[in-house]
Amino acid sequence: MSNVHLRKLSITLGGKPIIRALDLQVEPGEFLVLLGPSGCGKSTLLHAIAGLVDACAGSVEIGGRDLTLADPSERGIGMVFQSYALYPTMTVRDNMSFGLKMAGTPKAEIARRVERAAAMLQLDALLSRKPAQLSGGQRQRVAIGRALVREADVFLFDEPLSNLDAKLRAELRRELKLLHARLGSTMIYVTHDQVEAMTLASRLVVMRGGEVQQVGTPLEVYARPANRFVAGFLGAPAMNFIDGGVDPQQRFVAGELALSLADAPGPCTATLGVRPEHVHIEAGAALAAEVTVIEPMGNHQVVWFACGPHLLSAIVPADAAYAPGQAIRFRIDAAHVSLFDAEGKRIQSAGMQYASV
Ligand SMILES: Nc1ncnc2c1ncn2[C@@H]1O[C@H](COP(=O)(O)OP(=O)(O)OP(=O)(O)O)[C@@H](O)[C@H]1O
Repeated sequence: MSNVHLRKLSITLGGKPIIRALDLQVEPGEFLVLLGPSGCGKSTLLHAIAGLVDACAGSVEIGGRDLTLADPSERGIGMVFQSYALYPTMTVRDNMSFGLKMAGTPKAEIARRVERAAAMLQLDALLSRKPAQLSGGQRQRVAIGRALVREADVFLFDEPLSNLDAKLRAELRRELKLLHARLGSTMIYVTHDQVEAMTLASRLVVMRGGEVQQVGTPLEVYARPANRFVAGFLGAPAMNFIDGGVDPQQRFVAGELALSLADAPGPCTATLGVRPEHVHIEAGAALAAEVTVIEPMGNHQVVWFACGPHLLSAIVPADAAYAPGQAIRFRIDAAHVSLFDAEGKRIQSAGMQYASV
């Protein structure tokens, strides 16, 4: 187990700054997930940790050693990429052994490591097959196995599941979680899939434009997003946003819509953010609206409705009966809202959250 410490790391590619003075501390044994939209620099950051791209400023420390200028082979890392890139003419065993053979590892040691990794990944029965005789999920397991046999202190994963269908992705996701629990190694995992990020991460790093937007446990980041970008990026359906302001009576007001908050900041322009699970459709509630669209999801439904100019969503039970055009009443759970300022930054007030009164 090793820690990874990035200090003021900057990376420029083709004359374009991709990562800007990024600081990040990854604790030993942690499963850290880098999440962000396409092009935000996640892979570049991972490649810099692996030594596949050069830093133009700052440093990369692994296990307490400054390895900013070290070769990839000297960094003690195992890496799994999105495309499995297995050697098609080699068996699974040979694919998994190849790197160790090239590094001059003794035969008996290679056999021990391959068997251990194969057992962990349920590949024992497939060791003499060729890649063409494997399913996509099995191939990706071999690719993971190839990294595991290195018995590295730090594993880097670059969207390893994105080529798989949804069912396999969910299965391998659970296997990776178990694997991490068993190995206890430090893992850094890049994805743009928020379900993967939420379910795998011990801590989540949300990136945008080469910069870190927020670092925290998945629940912290979900419940208390640092800004509007993070708030909108995590969660499906997305968080509802309502532009308005806080008045002197500590109410959030947007046209007809008013919500009393206990520990709101002073009067200011603000955007209220509320997740659909904290919007409650109830007879007798204070606010009136009209249903526009209903999306059944099997185990729940998403009801979209218009309240003046605002189009909002709420999660309701699967068996609740609503119809487009129906007049409803709703309330917003003020204990679970976020307020963002004009620049989109979360407005923190005494209790972090804004209890209802
Ligand atoms: N060799 C290169 N030369 C110039 N620009 C590059 C190079 N490699 C990547 N980039 C640019 O760097 C930015 C970040 O790319 P990167 O692959 O790190 O993003 P990402 O967040 O991993 O995205 P994705 O999820 O699409 O892989 C992109 O704008 C990309 O076009």
